[in-house]
Amino acid sequence: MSDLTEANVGLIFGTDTGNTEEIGDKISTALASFGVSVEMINVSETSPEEIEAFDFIIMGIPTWDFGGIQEDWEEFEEQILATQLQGKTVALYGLGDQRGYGFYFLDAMGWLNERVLKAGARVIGAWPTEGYDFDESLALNAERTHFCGLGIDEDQQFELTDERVEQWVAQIVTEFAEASAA
Ligand SMILES: Cc1cc2nc3c(=O)[nH]c(=O)nc-3n(C[C@H](O)[C@H](O)[C@H](O)COP(=O)(O)O)c2cc1C
Repeated sequence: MSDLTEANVGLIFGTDTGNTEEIGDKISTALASFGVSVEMINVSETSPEEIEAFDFIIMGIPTWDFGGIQEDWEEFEEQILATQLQGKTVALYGLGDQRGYGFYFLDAMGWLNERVLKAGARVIGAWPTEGYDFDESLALNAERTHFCGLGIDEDQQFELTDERVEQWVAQIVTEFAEASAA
């Protein structure tokens, strides 16, 4: 499976106020322009078996309440750890507010990254921190140059969202092909 157009692609999201679903729609639309169709599923309505049936899985999560995990994802923690993700490629996106919660920016995406790695996934789609202004984040790599997935801030930088989504989707299409060829 080297080409996303032939892959079974799922997008699993959790949301409290709808933003993460809306960004999931934008990601799906952008992927459609590459000929990739995506099945979008709310995490509150899925299971490990359903996730395991996908070749490529995109997961979206917002951070709530000072570094807290969106509640449907938090309830799904045991299941995500029990999902057989060996040989699967995963890409993450997170929503947060870098000014309102600058010491906890996108923390929940970092939480999810740790768990999908534990479940055996290969994670692609790391995204540069350039252009964001925050103090701390659990979604950073050791060098603090990249987030573990796409960071979206609908509260402070909504005007950058469409461009970020477009660039990131092009990036994950390429990285999926590279990861599959490796
Ligand atoms: C009470 C409250 C707490 C929040 N806590 C955080 C936080 O700790 N870190 C962060 O990056 N964003 C935080 N946010 C911002 C949300 O993640 C952001 O608004 C996101 O777009 C919500 O996504 P959703 O509509 O999918 O639930 C918080 C927002 C509110 C209103």
